[in-house]
Amino acid sequence: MKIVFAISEVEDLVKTGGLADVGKALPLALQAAGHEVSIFLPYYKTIAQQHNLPEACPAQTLFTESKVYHFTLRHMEWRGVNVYFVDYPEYFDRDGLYNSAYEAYGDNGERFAFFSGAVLHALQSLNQQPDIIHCHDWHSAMLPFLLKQDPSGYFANTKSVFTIHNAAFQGVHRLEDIPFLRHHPSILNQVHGGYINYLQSAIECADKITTVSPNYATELLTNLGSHGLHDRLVQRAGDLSGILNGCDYSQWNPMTDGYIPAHFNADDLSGKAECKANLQKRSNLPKEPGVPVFGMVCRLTEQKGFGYLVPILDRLMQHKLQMVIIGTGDPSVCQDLGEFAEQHPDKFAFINGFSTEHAHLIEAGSDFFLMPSQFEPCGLNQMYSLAYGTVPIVRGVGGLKDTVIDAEQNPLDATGFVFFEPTPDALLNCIRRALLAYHECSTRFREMQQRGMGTRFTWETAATAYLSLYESMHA
Ligand SMILES: Nc1ncnc2c1ncn2[C@@H]1O[C@H](COP(=O)(O)OP(=O)(O)O[C@H]2O[C@H](CO)[C@@H](O)[C@H](O)[C@H]2O)[C@@H](O)[C@H]1O
Repeated sequence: MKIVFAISEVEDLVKTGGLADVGKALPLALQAAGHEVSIFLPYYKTIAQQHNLPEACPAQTLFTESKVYHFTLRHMEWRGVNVYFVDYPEYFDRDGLYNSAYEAYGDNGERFAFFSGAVLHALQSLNQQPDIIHCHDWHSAMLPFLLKQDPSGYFANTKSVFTIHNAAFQGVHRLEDIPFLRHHPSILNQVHGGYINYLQSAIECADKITTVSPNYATELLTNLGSHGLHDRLVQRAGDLSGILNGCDYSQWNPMTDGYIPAHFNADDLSGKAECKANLQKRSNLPKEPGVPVFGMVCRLTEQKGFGYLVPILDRLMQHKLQMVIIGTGDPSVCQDLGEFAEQHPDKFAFINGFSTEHAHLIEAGSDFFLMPSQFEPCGLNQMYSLAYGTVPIVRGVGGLKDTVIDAEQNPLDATGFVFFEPTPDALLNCIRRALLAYHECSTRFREMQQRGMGTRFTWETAATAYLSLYESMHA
């Protein structure tokens, strides 16, 4: 099949979060399965600074009634996949992808509506008629609408798939602020009270909707878990499915990981002990092999459960443990964690930054990994943790519920610790259960680590599920 990805992040090229992991691994898995995949990305400043890319075709011009857009389409062959970049400096030559200093750019609606339209325009210039255009999150969420309303008939055999990686980010923008869509002849159906909700538009217009775990798909159909989109999602329930993300074991493998100081496997964890010592050293924590280290790597947002974690930090520090957190995001979470690190330099380290190398070291050197998320469409770090013998402590929501088996509920198959109540105390009790297992039952703890290391969530499995969905649309 000919498959096009319209996406805003691809790991190795540009990344702020988990979307990028999928933007890399899924196209590569589809390509490896024998299909022709191309990826369309905005030509962000960070990409332009690193790669001086040639033009893929003559200069592009896109007309709308409000504005004429002259843009360049650039091309790179990357791991056997054609990647095309929409180069429009006015919108993408900026320091941030979506925001500057945690404040969203005021014209994000216009920037990404244009990106979606530019992808369709560029496909015609390239003479490509894909079987599937696969869009991801609000950034390319207007593409299914534009595709459906395309008057040219050029895309008559092209179907759209829209994947929800995070339904909390919906992209709600005032029509008045979106020159690209303002005069579109069919736009008024998408406008409610003067605003367009991009995610809602994709839910209504895409041929199929997927999300990144079966459990999050179920949650999206409930009032509580749908982030306000319950009615629309229920209407499309027959076209909605959950396909679990995979773990890229070529990147996340403790036997080969190039970022960590020592390698290890399930039979010999001595290299993990070395990684732990190195992590403690780099985090300015005392080198104490018997003290459990709790790691966390994430965007600093409410979603990731800081509302449960921050209130119990004082009580946690009464236990014999260490904690290392790396993340960027919400300034108030940064401030809380930074102040706490200053007060507890022997037990708590906080790195306010984005570092892939450090993320790998935390995965390898920690004993436990914390993901107490409010909600979690899939979650990737719990899969990475399992692969590294780092026992995940998670809230049983979304994909976390699909991937971690709790020690108490299912002792024989256990791979981690799961709590459900959305409260700080529930998290504290869960961490205490984990501490007990670590200190008092080292055999059980070791078995849990080994079981996790043997668990496999492959991208091949995910790609097979996406392919059968794509094929069903052309049957
Ligand atoms: N400071 C930092 N330094 C280095 N690396 C960092 C980092 N902060 C985050 N990362 C990395 O970014 C990725 C985060 O992935 P997640 O799936 O946990 O989160 P995210 O919420 O961004 O993604 C959304 O999309 C993904 C993909 O579908 C879903 O799994 C998820 O549930 C959904 O919220 C991981 O690879 C992690 O290591």
